[in-house]
Amino acid sequence: MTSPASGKFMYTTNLTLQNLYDTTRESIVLKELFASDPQRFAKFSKEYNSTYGPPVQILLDLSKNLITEPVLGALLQLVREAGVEKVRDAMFAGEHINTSEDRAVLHVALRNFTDGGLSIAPNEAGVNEVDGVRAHMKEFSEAVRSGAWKGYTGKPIDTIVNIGIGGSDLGPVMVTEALKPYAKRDLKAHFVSNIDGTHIAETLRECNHETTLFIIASKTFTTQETITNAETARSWFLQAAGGASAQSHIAKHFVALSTNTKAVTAFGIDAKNMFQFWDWVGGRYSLWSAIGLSIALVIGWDNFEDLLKGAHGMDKHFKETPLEQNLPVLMAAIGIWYNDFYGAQTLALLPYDQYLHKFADYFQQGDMESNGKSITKGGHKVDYQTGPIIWGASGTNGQHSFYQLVHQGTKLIPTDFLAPATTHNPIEHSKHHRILLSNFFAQPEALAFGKTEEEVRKELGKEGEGNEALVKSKVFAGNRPSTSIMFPLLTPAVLGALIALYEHKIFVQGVVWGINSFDQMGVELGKVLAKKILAQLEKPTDVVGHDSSTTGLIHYYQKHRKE
Ligand SMILES: O=P(O)(O)OC[C@H]1O[C@@H](O)[C@H](O)[C@@H](O)[C@@H]1O
Repeated sequence: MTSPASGKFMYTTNLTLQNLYDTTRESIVLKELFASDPQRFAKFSKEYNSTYGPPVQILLDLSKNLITEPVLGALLQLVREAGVEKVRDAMFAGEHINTSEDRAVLHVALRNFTDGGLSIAPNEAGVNEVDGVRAHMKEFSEAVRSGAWKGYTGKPIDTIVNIGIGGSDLGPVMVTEALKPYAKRDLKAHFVSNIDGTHIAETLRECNHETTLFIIASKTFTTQETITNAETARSWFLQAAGGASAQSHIAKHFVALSTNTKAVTAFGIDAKNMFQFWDWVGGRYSLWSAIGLSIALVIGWDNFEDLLKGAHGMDKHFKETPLEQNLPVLMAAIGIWYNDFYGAQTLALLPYDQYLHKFADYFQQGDMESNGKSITKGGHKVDYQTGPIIWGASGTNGQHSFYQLVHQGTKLIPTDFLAPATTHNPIEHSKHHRILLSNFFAQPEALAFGKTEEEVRKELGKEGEGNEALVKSKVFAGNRPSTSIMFPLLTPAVLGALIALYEHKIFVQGVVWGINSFDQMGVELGKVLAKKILAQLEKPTDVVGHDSSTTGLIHYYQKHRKE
């Protein structure tokens, strides 16, 4: 048998799984599986308890998935056969598993603490500088939060503006939203990402230049959106602070988070106001690095460190736990079952926690930029499905929009439901939370067990008689899969562990599919074309080298634009 190195999804276990799918799919009916096995929840749910850092408990209930013990056994065999354990250990050891860019993949080193016991790639350049950058971030964030760090007129900072995009934006946005209960409420935080001038313009309207700190977050420090927005912020600041003579005040109001010291200093930011990270930190894995500075500013250093420690606990679990008990491995295995055997196209992330309202947005980049690939590491075109489309919204909002399709549409939509047992806002004696959770429990139940025609007829009584269309439209076929994830409370450490859980799930799937989860060549072509087009926008005669559609669209813009 060949492996994905040839572009064929053909491990030996693949045949076993295909056979299981072909011969047992009809009998994988959740209603029957639960009825015939009172132990199903006990068998297919796992409790994670951190062995490192602040206490983290996570309950992962996989029992409402379309799996049986033989299926899960075979899926784990597939993971084993694909060599996931070896590649996982290679990642922790700092081997250059990002082969196309010849880089190590060491975001795990950013949340390693010397007593963590994982001895992560101590020899990779930069790994022994992690502690130093953390100390710098701690010192700086504490100075800003305490008011010791002053703006150029001697006033303390009351507003921060993180300017970044993609991985230099989504992580800080998602985490600061998720951990709002821990936020310093009198420090306003804005995140500017879009090149659309509206984003920076609306943000600057809310800022006082004397009390605002701009954090320019860019791994490469060449990203068009970020640099353009940063230049605009700098001009706005200089103008408000008295023109060119205010240049020296920039040091009090601009800091940079980057791997590119040369570009940072060329921009005018003092190297001592730069927080370093390294090329082995992928953008979508960078919230643990200096990119997390805005998080540390908002929630404070100790909470930021708890976030890292929660993730580190999950790293230990991923590295040290047998596959059968390994949460990220189990989630990855089940995702592969739907993706490659059932033909599911998507995965919906549905957190029943308003604080996690950016969770799906965050993992759209995390998952889709990692595993949205169709060429293997060996350079072959795959003949199987790779990464799913990630989408979702926080409960219960989604219930009133797209759940119709999830319950009764023609597509199979695997779903992950997430919820905390306790809310940070127990208003009305937690009445809201009880209602929220009743929905969190009900939706997976409804998806799994549905409602039969017989039940509908009984319920409708006379109304249903002679109205077959009504009866049929109220039937829920059921057998729609879901995973439920619960935790006691959304703390920084729990959030860290949850993010790391998903990161490692993505990792495992990427290894099984034989792709490089750590480059993102697919984002380049559009950027290059945009640069070429930017130079052609002035006059219709400049517009050359395009198809008639693109040319027509640019001509329309040229005709109708107003400066
Ligand atoms: O941090 P940088 O270098 O500005 O990059 C921002 C983003 O740029 C995008 O082009 C990449 O696809 C993302 O992976 C990255 O996070």
